Amino acid sequence: MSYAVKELFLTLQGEGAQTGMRAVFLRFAGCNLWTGREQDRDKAICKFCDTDFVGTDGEGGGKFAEAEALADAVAAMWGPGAVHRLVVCTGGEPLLQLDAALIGALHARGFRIAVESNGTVEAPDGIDWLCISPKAGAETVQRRGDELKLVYPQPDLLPDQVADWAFAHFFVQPMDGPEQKANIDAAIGWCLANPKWRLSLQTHKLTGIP
Ligand SMILES: C[S@@+](CC[C@H](N)C(=O)[O-])C[C@H]1O[C@@H](n2cnc3c(N)ncnc32)[C@H](O)[C@@H]1O
Ligand SMILES: Nc1nc2[nH]cc(C(=O)O)c2c(=O)[nH]1
Ligand code: SF4
Ligand SMILES: [Mg+2]
Repeated sequence: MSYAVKELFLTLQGEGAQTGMRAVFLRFAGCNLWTGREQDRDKAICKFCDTDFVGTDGEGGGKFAEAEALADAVAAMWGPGAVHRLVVCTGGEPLLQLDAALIGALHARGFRIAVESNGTVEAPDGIDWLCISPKAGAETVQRRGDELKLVYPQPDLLPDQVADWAFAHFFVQPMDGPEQKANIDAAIGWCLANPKWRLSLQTHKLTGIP
């Protein structure tokens, strides 16, 4: 199978329980909940996306014919150092493309594999850290993992609807956009009233790193 990659970059994980960790971000092209074109946003299932995942024209992006070649590009982006290797597979929707061959090739190069997924596709075996971010209007089939990260607020998907799913950590992440300030306040209010839930801020946006 070949892989369409929007971009590949080195940064710090900005969100969730692994915030602050050095990681190679592998952003796959394409998503099943939005075309990625602005003119389609209003009719998309997922309308609040903050990411350009269209095409393969970003830094380090491209079409990779083989898992080995893509894993080599991830390892080159990490650079020297055999320990603490972390790759975050995101997109777009990474589970449309991440397969056993790529999981094996990344593990063979010493990477711990984290995934950011919308949960509409069942996760393959071998993922080391699975973050699911469910979306109102889309059926979440993957209801277990390491962290659930609910973009907040989504009026048609309340935290209580997902709070009994099988995750180790539960986060609300304020929705970025025109109402960001109000959404941060609302998310703080939710966590103050509901101690099961933690606040995830998009710290890469605060610090200006990718
Ligand atoms: C761009 S998505 C890609 C991965 C996958 N498609 C998903 O939705 O989880 C990466 C993360 O950003 C979150 N996200 C997207 N748009 C956001 C926004 N406007 N505000 C806050 N988080 C957002 C998603 O919910 C997800 O947790
Ligand atoms: N620094 C940084 N952390 C992130 N965590 C999740 C991201 C994503 O877009 O999936 C993201 C991202 O785009 N940048
Ligand atoms: S599911 Fe993820 S990548 Fe797809 S449109 Fe929504 S936030 Fe963006
Ligand atoms: Mg992002």
